[in-house]
Amino acid sequence: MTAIAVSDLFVSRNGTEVLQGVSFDVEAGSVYALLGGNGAGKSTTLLTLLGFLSPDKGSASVLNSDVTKQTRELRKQIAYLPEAATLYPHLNAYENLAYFLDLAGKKIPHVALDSALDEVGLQPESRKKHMESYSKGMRQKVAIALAILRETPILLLDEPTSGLDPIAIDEFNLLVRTLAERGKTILMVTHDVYGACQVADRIGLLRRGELVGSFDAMNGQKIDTQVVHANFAERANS
Ligand SMILES: Nc1ncnc2c1ncn2[C@@H]1O[C@H](COP(=O)(O)OP(=O)(O)OP(=O)(O)O)[C@@H](O)[C@H]1O
Repeated sequence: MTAIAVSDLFVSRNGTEVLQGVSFDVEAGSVYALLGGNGAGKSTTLLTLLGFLSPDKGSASVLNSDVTKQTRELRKQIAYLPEAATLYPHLNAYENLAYFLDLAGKKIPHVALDSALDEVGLQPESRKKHMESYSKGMRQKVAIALAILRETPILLLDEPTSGLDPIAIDEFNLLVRTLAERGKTILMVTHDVYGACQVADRIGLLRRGELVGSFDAMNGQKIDTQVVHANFAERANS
């Protein structure tokens, strides 16, 4: 089943056409990595799926709902992690989770907060500390815990591993795979070819607003990263 469908999408920003006929599908329960250099249009694609930018032409749908009609129902299905997770620095992890879950109309028992934080691997001793003392990796974990607790089937991740150290990247990628195996559909945009190969089922290459290639990453297990890297470099620079 297709969870995210993007078809011949054209999107302009400030009068400049940024996306120029982008088409791709993301299968339910899979990880799709959209790779591309700076300014390729990766974030623009996510912002369009979130309904913040309107297509000039073409269409995009999430769970069969047109993204230009962002109903409350559709918003409930999508968790979005911007590059810098937007949580309150002066609240601790529990307080942040409780606050945002309350906004989402969910009352979740404390024990469930702990099991989500266990699942994402946030150390128990950090959970009562204000998040201003957290590293980026720790903030990402809380943001993913929030998505788990909101039970959104769709996750949109913008450069989720940029600025993380290699161990945190591996941990994050493992978590993304686990979530996909549990049925979540994940679209992540990234510059990180190696990470995309590790985590994605399918990879799309975006260059100056056009999708110039796509690969099956065979569940992130067997793909030859050097081949993708070479392809990416060649196509991104051509
Ligand atoms: N707020 C904005 N207003 C106008 N144009 C913008 C805005 N943000 C981005 N753009 C332009 O849209 C194009 C695509 O930007 P986008 O942020 O989607 O690229 P990206 O692939 O996510 O890049 P990066 O990897 O640098 O984040 C760029 O040419 C950029 O200058």
